[in-house]
Amino acid sequence: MGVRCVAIGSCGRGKIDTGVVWMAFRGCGAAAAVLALLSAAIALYGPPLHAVIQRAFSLHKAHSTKDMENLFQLVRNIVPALTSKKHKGQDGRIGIVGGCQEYTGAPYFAGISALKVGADLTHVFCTREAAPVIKSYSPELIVHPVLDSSNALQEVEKWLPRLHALVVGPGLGRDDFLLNNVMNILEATKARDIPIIIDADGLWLIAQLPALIHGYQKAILTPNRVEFSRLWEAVLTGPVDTKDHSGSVLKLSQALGNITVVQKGEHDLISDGWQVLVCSQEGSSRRCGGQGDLLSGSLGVMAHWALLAGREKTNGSNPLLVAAWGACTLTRECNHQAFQKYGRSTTTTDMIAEVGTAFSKLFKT
Ligand SMILES: NC(=O)C1=CN([C@@H]2O[C@H](COP(=O)(O)OP(=O)(O)OC[C@H]3O[C@@H](n4cnc5c(N)ncnc54)[C@H](O)[C@@H]3O)[C@@H](O)[C@H]2O)[C@@H](O)CC1
Ligand SMILES: Nc1ncnc2c1ncn2[C@@H]1O[C@H](COP(=O)(O)OP(=O)(O)OP(=O)(O)O)[C@@H](O)[C@H]1O
Ligand SMILES: [Mg+2]
Repeated sequence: MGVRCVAIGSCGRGKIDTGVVWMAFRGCGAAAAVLALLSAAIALYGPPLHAVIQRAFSLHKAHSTKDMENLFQLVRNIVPALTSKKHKGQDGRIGIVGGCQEYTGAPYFAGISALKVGADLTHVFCTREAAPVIKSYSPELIVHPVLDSSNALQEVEKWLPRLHALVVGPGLGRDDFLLNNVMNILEATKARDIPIIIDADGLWLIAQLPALIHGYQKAILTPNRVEFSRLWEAVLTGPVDTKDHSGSVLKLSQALGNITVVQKGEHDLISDGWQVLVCSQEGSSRRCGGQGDLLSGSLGVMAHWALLAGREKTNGSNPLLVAAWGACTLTRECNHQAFQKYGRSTTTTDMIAEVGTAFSKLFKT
């Protein structure tokens, strides 16, 4: 049965809001009628029934043009206006935790992407020896060589009150001492209710200690396929269902306490354990390293914008789902545009140079 459906938004009890629940059924006759009734019931009776139905019928792709246009509009709604009344920092102060001896490119890519998307300030917290290297890539990043010091937590905590979001993991490495410091930083960040995006080696840490992030509603995990499997093995039994990608991402999010999970791949699947959004924006076949860092940095700033805008601006939808869909769409469009110019030689630096035009094309209001 070819049921394709995307639901986005939460539903007030006893009130159907067609603006927040979209369903697209294709080629499934009587079964569609049954599902249509169930959809109406979802709208009437709210999230608990919603969850049950979603578990019973795993969600698939949203392809209708109207669904897509609605999603684009929700992203546009969260983008803050550029006005002369604002002060530096208001549109985003984003922290990146990562950067070690081996990996200096990843935290740079994440940090510069956050700035190019529209953050005002980016702080990179990295190891002592990585810092001069990262600084030399860009004068625009503020770089703190603190992550491998014995007082790393205190050093980062000085800045936490000023940060709007923290991206943890790009180029972090897997040294036990560093990971222990990051564990403490994560606890302190949660205590301040700051949104946290976790990628790369940050996901390695979460796979060792899922309780660190379980149930934290302002967390977004951005695993690639391999990182997804590691997380799955940490919190679920049996192999990942490779025939039901949407069902798998939904289950992983639920097993982690309904935190937002973005599974990157040919199509990006985004779930908070209630809904699954699909991002199929055209990219290219070029898979150079660093694209995930562009995504995590962009998502840092968009998560902040989305939470600031709130559900009012996202038509009742989970703001983090909207932010994640926006960041995935942007990353893929950057890839597409760069590939048009450079083909096989496209690198992440070329993609980052496209952020401005890609953003205007997709989200300019
Ligand atoms: N220039 C840089 O400094 C870069 C550093 N990076 C950092 O490198 C560190 C290790 O990251 P890795 O991504 O290598 O993580 P892992 O060491 O966990 O390796 C994952 C492996 O899975 C492979 N893989 C990814 N997607 C796959 C798929 N769909 N199917 C099959 N295999 C797949 C990758 O090629 C990689 O070899 C992280 O700290 C990361 O941030 C990367 O972000 C790339 C750029
Ligand atoms: N097969 C694919 N086709 C199109 N886009 C893809 C494909 N795989 C990944 N992407 C896109 O590339 C971006 C980064 O995903 P990717 O899987 O490369 O992350 P990653 O492995 O963590 O990258 P990194 O090298 O930065 O660690 C995502 O926005 C995703 O949509
Ligand atoms: Mg990665």
